[in-house]
Amino acid sequence: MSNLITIERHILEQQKYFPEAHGELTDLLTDVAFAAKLVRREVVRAGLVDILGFAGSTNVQGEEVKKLDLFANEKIISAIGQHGRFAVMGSEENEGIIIPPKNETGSYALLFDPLDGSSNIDVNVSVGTIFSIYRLKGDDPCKASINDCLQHGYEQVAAGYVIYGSSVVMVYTTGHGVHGFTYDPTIGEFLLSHENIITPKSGKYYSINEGSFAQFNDGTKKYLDYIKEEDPATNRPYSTRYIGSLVADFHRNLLTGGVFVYPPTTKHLSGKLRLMYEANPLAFICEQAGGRATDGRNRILDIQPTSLHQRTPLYIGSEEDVIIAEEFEQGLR
Ligand SMILES: O=P(O)(O)OC[C@H]1O[C@](O)(COP(=O)(O)O)[C@@H](O)[C@@H]1O
Ligand SMILES: [Mg+2]
Ligand SMILES: [Mg+2]
Repeated sequence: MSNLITIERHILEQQKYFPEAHGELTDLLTDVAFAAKLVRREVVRAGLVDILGFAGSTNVQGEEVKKLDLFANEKIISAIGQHGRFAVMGSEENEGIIIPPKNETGSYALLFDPLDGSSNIDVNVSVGTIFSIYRLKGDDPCKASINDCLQHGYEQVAAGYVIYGSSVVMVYTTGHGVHGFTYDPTIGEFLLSHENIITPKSGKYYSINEGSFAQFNDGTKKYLDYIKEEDPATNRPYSTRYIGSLVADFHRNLLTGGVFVYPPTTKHLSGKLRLMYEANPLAFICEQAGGRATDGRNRILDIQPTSLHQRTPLYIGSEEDVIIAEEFEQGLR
């Protein structure tokens, strides 16, 4: 595998799978990679520029917004919206849909979490950006609406994420495998570093915020007892790993094997994470890599969306590990 394949070149080669797209999907993904470079530029020098701390406002989720959340949001909307390829967008940081400046030519909808892992921004722990792309339902971009955003996850034409960590990595899928690219700042390019990622059928890590133990239901509590029991035959006990940035916890488990669980809690009865720009894109990637993603019962990609910011429980990662966690959630174990 040559390390000299840029993400733009790789995306171009994926075009063979989309003869009807006339290269537009290529341009879209290239726009996303460009926006990621702009966000990365601020993230890597966050302590030196006035981008740490709270912005003094709350978002539609009722969360206090960080300056970097707003910066990333603004950069993605302007860097991508200016090209007129998206007719409509949905962001974690905007209550309603966004109609980009030149949407009249767009044939796609973009949903995104501009900055994932906001609680880790100020303390130099990995954060990320997550995105999901759909083809418009109708032919007239000027009539693009929320309906073009609220499509089943299995309708995604592309999805991906960027991690801003010790290195900056962008991972994406168009439904033809999962591929990772590492940013080389000496040449300003994302270069192929992880081709055709396949996640192990089971792993050795479990990721869950045990600080919320008192809010968990019996199924989740029993699962935690099970995963910590001593039994070498089933690779137990698993080691706990919880960064608190979904994109980073997911990426680790994708490469090494393991399971991430954000269950329903008494505080978040339908889970905390958002279906449209967190669960759906990661579920598409996870399944493409041979993993599994459910809400404890249903396949994430089959969930019928009803609102832009709806939440869902999330059980995602290595297939066998996710199935075990589900069985406890369903009271089958
Ligand atoms: O602190 P908690 O309840 O474990 O929640 C952590 C989760 O919340 C998130 O930070 C939510 O995402 P945002 O940072 O984009 O709002 C996830 O990245 C992470 O997995
Ligand atoms: Mg997030
Ligand atoms: Mg976010």
